[in-house]
Amino acid sequence: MSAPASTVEDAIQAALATVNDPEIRRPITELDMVRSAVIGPDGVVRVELLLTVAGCPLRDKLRADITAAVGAVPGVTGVEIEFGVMSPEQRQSLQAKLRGGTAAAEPVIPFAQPGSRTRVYAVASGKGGVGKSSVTVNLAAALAARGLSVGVVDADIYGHSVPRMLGADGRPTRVEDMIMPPQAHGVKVISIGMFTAGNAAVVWRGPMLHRALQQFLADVYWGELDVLLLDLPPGTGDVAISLSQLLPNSEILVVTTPQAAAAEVAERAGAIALQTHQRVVGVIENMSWLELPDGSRMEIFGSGGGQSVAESLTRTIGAQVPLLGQIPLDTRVREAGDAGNPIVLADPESPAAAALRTVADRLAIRRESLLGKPLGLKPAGR
Ligand SMILES: Nc1ncnc2c1ncn2[C@@H]1O[C@H](COP(=O)(O)OP(=O)(O)OP(=O)(O)O)[C@@H](O)[C@H]1O
Repeated sequence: MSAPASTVEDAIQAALATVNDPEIRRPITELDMVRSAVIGPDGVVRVELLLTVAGCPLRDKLRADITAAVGAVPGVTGVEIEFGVMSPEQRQSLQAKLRGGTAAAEPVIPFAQPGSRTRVYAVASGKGGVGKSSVTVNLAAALAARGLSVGVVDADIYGHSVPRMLGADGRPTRVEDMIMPPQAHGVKVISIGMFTAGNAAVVWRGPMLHRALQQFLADVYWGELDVLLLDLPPGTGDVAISLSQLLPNSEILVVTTPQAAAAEVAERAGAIALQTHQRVVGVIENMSWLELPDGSRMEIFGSGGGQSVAESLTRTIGAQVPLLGQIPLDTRVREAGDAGNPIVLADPESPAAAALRTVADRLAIRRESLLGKPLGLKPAGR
C-alpha cells in the first residue's frame, strides 16, 4: 500500500532539507535552490535544482546527495535531477539571505558585530621565515579536527603560502559579490594568491591592502565560525594596523624562534598591541630544537627566545602573556606543509604535531569556556 500523496511529498521535502549545498553548507531548501520536486505516478521524483553559477564544480556531489536522500523515501522508485542556474535576481536575494537579510551597501564584517562568537587570532611574527604560516595552518587543522568551525585568511600579502600548505588550491566561487572560500581539511581558506595570476608578486600600498583585507572579511561567506585565524605578513606593517581597525576584538599570537635577534623583533610585533589596544593571547616558539637519534636535543637557533618574548610582552603590556608552546624542528613539518597535509594530520604522533595540538587545545579551551557568553573582552593595557 502506498502512503498518501501529501505524506510522500512532505517526506521528499524533508529529505531535500537534509541536503546541504557543499560550499555554503546550508540546506538547499533554505537557499531556495530547489525550484520544484514532483513525484510521478511511477514513483520517480523529478527535482529541478537551481545552481548559483552555471559551471558549479560541485554539481556531481549535489546529484549524489539528493539522489541518496530522496531515494531513501519510502514510495520513491527513482530520482531525476535537472540543473538550472539562478537568475541575477535570485542570486541577489540569496546573497541578502546569507548576509542575514540585509542587502547592505557597506560591507559588513560579521566578526566585528557585537555578540559575534568568533574568536579571531592574528598570527604575527617579527621576522619572516620563522614558521608563522606553518603554525597557522597546523593550528587551523587541529582546531577543525576537534570539530570547531575554522577559517583562515592568508593576509601575508607578499608571501602567501597558506593555500599550498593546506592543500586548498581550488578557486573561490562567486555568488554576485559574495565569495565562497575553498575548503581543505575542514578549514575554509581565502588568500590573495587566489586572485592573482600565477605566482605574480603583489605590490600594493596601504589603502589597497586595507580594502583587500576588508573584502576578505566582509565579502567572503564564512558562515558561523568558531575561530578565524589570520596569517599576517612579518613585521609591524600596514596589514596589522588595518586589522586592528577592522577587527578591534582580534587577539594577537606571536610566533618567534629561540634566537635572540628573532625574539627582539617579535617583541616589537607583539608590542603593537599597546597602540592598537588588542590582547596578546600568547607566544609560540617554533624551531626550538632538533631531536637527535640518541634522544638529545640540538638547539640550532639557541634557546630562550619564546620565554623572553613572553616575559617582555607581559612587562610592556601589563597583562599576562604566556609562552603557549615550543615546536621542535622536524623535517616532517616542512614535508607535510609541502604536501598540503599539515603535520598535525599527517603525523599526529610526532613531537612537533603534539606540541602544535597542545597550543590548539589551549586556544580552543578558552573559547569553549566562554561558549554562550558575549566575549566582552577588555583590550589589554587599558
Ligand atoms: N618546526 C619546523 N620544522 C621544520 N621546518 C619548519 C618548521 N616550521 C617551519 N618550517 C619550514 O620553514 C620554512 C618557513 O616556514 P613558514 O613559511 O611557515 O614561515 P613564515 O614565518 O610564515 O614565513 P614568511 O612570513 O616569510 O612567509 C618553510 O619551509 C617551513 O616548511
